[in-house]
Amino acid sequence: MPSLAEEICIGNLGSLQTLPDSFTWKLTAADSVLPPSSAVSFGAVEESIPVIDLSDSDVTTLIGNACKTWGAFQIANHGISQKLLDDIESLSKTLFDMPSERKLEAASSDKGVSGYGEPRISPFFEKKMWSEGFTIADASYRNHFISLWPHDHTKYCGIMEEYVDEMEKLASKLLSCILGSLGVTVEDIEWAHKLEKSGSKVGRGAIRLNHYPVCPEPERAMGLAAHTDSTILTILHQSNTGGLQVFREESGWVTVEPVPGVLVVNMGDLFHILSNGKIPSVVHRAKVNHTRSRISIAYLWGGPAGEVQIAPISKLIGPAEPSLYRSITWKEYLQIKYEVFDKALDAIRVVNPTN
Ligand SMILES: C=C1C[C@]23C[C@H]1CC[C@H]2[C@@]12CCC[C@@](C)(C(=O)O1)[C@H]2[C@@H]3C(=O)O
Ligand SMILES: O=C(O)CCC(=O)C(=O)O
Ligand SMILES: [Fe+2]
Repeated sequence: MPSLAEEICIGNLGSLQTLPDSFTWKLTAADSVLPPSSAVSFGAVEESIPVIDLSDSDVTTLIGNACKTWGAFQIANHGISQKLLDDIESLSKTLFDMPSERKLEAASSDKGVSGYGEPRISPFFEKKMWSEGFTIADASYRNHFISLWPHDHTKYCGIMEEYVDEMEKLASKLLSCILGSLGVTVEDIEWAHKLEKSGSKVGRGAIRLNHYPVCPEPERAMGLAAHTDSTILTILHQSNTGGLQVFREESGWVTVEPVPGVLVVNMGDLFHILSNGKIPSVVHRAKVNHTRSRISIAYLWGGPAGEVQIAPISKLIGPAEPSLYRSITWKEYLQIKYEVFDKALDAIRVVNPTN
């Protein structure tokens, strides 16, 4: 008879009645969420990241403040239709509802490329995460979709294409606003200017569909461990079950409660580099739930495709503010990230910055 450990497969976590040892995290007091009152007594003005209306005349200031305070914000009036959000969520549900064997047929052959599997950050943690997911990083997802949905793949590929197109447009709109809050424009970054002129058709992004099944002991489990995204920015759609938490020194872990139709924006490591550390990437994680499963869909935007170098914006550096990071391509950054994980930004930091 196979041992219990051998039977556990991320494809059917939701059916387990007890939390296996390999999924039991040793969480400390610092890992828990403080009640709102103590967050306030620590001096946090807002209890969680703000919801910003993209049509607000003050949008640049609001986004700038949220980025500096939290490294994240939520957006309403973003122009993505509710139908498309519902479609991508139900695509994800249909996929994760399949039997484990079917999902494994679409397993990614290599970590980080398209396909079904554990989060890419898994090897950096001793314990396993209570989640499964599907990554779309290149066109090879189409073959997986054909195997998952022999009859309906055209429909599902169509939804995915539309979602990526809409996310690309939204990402470049957000970039302009965030740059504006730093007093620079898209023209100050050669690659971003080119992207804008081309209608952002040559940018590079990935999608991660995340599923967090119901969990018998959510307090001792972790859906997706603390990390920063290796992106310029990430646009996240979360289903109506909460679980996302962002970390802030002054407040500790803060839950981002889902608001229907609202999207979450996380600033990533590449924007940390672009802004020369002025807007740090946000540490975040996903917790799980005892009674409700949860879906999230992340659009991870890496900015320019190919060999384009990302470097601190020259207008943001000067004699008093030397450039803190060397330039790097997205591909190279991902390689470093998956060697040294949370030390990746340190690894590309200039040792003795001079100007
Ligand atoms: C293009 C990317 C960005 C990746 C790696 C690769 C494909 C999958 C992305 C994610 C998605 C889930 C969280 C994360 C931390 C993970 O484990 O896989 C992300 C990671 C990163 O932002 O570093
Ligand atoms: O599920 C979530 O809320 C977080 C997902 C996430 O951080 C990611 O996909 O990068
Ligand atoms: Fe993330």
